[in-house]
Amino acid sequence: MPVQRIGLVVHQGRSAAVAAARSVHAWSGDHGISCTEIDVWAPDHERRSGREEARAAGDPDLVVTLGGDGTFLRGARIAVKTGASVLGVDLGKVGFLTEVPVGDVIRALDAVRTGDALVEERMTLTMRASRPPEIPAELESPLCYGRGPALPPPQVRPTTTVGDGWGMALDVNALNDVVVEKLSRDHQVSAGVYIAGRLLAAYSADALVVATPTGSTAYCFAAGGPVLSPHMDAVVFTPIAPHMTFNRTVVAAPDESVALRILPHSGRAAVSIDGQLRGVLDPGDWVGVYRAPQRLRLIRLQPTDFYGRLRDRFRLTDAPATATDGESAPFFRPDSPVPPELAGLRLPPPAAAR
Ligand SMILES: NC(=O)c1ccc[n+]([C@@H]2O[C@H](COP(=O)([O-])OP(=O)(O)OC[C@H]3O[C@@H](n4cnc5c(N)ncnc54)[C@H](O)[C@@H]3O)[C@@H](O)[C@H]2O)c1
Ligand SMILES: Nc1ncnc2c1ncn2[C@@H]1O[C@H](COP(=O)(O)OP(=O)(O)OP(=O)(O)O)[C@@H](O)[C@H]1O
Repeated sequence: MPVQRIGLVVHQGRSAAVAAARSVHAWSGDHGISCTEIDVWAPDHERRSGREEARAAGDPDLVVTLGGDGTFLRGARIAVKTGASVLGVDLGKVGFLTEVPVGDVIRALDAVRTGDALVEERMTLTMRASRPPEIPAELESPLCYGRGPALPPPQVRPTTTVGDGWGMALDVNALNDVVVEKLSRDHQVSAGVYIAGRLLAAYSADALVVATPTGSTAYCFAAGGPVLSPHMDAVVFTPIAPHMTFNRTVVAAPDESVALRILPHSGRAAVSIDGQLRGVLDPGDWVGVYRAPQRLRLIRLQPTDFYGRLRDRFRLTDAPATATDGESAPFFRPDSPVPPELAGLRLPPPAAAR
């Protein structure tokens, strides 16, 4: 994969990330590759849409993130707009999305340059809304407290036709989730939830989450939702603290939309995309969330071991009663050739290659 321009997203609050950024700049200089810092999180820095950010950095073909999952999501927002790949360097607390330990950053850049890295694609979500989202000025600082300045609201796609009843197509891509949550502590969000255009139920809840399989291990997971393999496509709906008996997650097919219409007596609701506040909804407003045509390209040094990562990063513990059985042996991967009827399965590498 040829790399000509790198966009670098750095968690400036972490000294190891700042030091790693110096190494990436030096490596880029050594190879005649431009390297520009993007999505700089400083109070006086102009916050741009993902597309504007990519353009200002000369449309990078590789985005390198140095931080945790939040920093990775900031890079993903920009990369998905130009089809750039993202290399996530793990300098965070959980690091579920980031792939490469900081000690391997130069090896990973070399692998990308020589074409030895793998690219894995992930589904993203996009949305339509009844009107262009806005963040009222008086709400921006309390809502963004501790998270840096807000991003601009999503732009309306230029191809949108107005007044045909299909709402405004927004230029957004969520790798994790779109969250509609109550704005004031004491007033829940009430919304009609429609899946594939049919009313599922009217909810009154703290928040309503529409997630990708990648996002199933984020907010949805904290709300008791299922874990979905990131290799699949699906649209996952999870209510947060719904005041009703039906509180289950619904996993919809990838060609089914999830729409939320804010009911007349609801409190106002904030819309966040991958954890970033992007708009405020009033009663009567609606958003429809569905699979985006754009997919995010992730750089991998080897095929993702998603379930190993789940066990490792979430510190899954085995049942106490199994402790006397010792460490479970690896399954389904002797060194001998794969039987033909298993050839279509995703398998771990042979023991000798691990
Ligand atoms: N109660 C919750 O767990 C909760 C509440 C609000 C938002 N979130 C999630 O936070 C995400 C934004 O992440 P952030 O780091 O900017 O904010 P954050 O720092 O509040 O992150 C919340 C936690 O989720 C982890 N995380 C993020 N994406 C993940 C994923 N796909 N799989 C597993 N873990 C993941 C992060 O490492 C962090 O520990 C949102 O997309 C939303 O899903 C979670
Ligand atoms: N570029 C930055 N400059 C300064 N502070 C930052 C920057 N990025 C993040 N922070 C600070 O770090 C906090 C955590 O940010 P965020 O959750 O996005 O980090 P992260 O990359 O997910 O890493 P972690 O896994 O440690 O949470 C923010 O609330 C903010 O205070």
